[in-house]
Amino acid sequence: MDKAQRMELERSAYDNQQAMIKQAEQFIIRFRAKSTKAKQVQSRVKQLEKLERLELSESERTIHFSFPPAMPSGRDILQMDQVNKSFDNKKVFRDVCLSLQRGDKLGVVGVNGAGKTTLLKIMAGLEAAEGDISLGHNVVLTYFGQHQAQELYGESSILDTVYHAAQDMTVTKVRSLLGAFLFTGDEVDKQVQVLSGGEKSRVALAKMLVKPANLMLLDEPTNHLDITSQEVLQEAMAQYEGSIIVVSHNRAFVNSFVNKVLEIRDGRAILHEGNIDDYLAARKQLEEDKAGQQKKEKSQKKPQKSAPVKTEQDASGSGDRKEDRRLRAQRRQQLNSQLKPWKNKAAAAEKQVEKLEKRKEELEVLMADPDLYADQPRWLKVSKEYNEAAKQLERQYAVWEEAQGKIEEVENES
Ligand SMILES: Nc1ncnc2c1ncn2[C@@H]1O[C@H](COP(=O)(O)OP(=O)(O)OP(=O)(O)O)[C@@H](O)[C@H]1O
Repeated sequence: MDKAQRMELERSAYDNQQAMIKQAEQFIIRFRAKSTKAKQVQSRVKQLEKLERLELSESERTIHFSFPPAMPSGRDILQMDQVNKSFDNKKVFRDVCLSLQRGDKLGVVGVNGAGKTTLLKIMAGLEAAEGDISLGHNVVLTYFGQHQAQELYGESSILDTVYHAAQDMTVTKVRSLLGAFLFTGDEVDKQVQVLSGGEKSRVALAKMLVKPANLMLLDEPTNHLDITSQEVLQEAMAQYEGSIIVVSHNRAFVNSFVNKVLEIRDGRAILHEGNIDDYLAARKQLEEDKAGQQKKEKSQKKPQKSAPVKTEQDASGSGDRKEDRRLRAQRRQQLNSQLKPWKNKAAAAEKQVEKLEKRKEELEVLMADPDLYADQPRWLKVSKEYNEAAKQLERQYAVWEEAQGKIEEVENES
């Protein structure tokens, strides 16, 4: 039996005992005053006294949560083409194009009011927009937004609400998840309608997480979670095999699991490879390059304080040619320094693509061998490596394409 199974068993035994204790206590309270039940009440009091109470060890008390498995989607999960959105006459964004693949975990960033929530709702089909938006084959989507809390049924208990949303989860597992979201013991029996706004929001999040899905859209999921619950969610997100699109101001949370960042800025959406740290470093670099460029341009425009006195030769035009040559060389240098990081990036991606394609081919040969299929553990190992290589290959292609696009952009501007 592995550790996870043992933990599940121990927790299940603990939960069963807790339920039995609760029943006995309720019986005692209810019939304490009834002489006809005195014998049964006494026997339960004794039973509770004699009971060897199970304890959860520290590690068992640490809550882990993993998502219920969902069938895998096709390779492409979401495609957006020239999507525009306006409210009344106010444009929120325009020409949003985005293509996400299975396993992508995307963080959406932007200043307040940039349109992050609106974009997520459009992706979830909850908000209309102009343009083409399509989900890939077999994509099963779930969405969590702040208004979900208002849609809970008030008369249901917390446990019932989440348990009914789950398809194949045991009560023990649901309780464990609720524990991760700060509802322990009897609290899970509270009716939803008596809960605070933050508590309702946590129930809505738990309800969403137990539904089997392969694409999760989450809008500010950590808003009402304490640090431990955030960590539980963060770990589960990192291990989740499906795709995630998340809007969150919580940088540490998002940074730990995203592999792409979509920045909404001035009505445009720009895709960056990597996590939030990578995105911020790239932006810093871009801003520094831009500032350096502006400084240079400014200094070129300024008349030279100690302009050399023109000689006859200068007047004949050869001095202007010299200056022209100097400026051209300077411009070339600027261009090269702008192009260099992108050229390096493209070259590195090309190398990776070559390596990954070779490995993928080797694995394909291996996988075509019927002997391998007969050896299930090896087959699983090889097919996992194959999927991973294919995923990485897609990423490297995207990096290469982005870098090539930038190179062309810079060259066309010059
Ligand atoms: N239903 C609506 N009617 C009119 N304007 C709206 C509507 N919903 C959003 N907006 C406007 O669209 C813009 C984008 O809002 P959105 O909530 O998507 O931004 P956000 O990036 O999620 O902001 P925050 O980070 O503050 O949550 C804002 O100017 C907002 O006022």
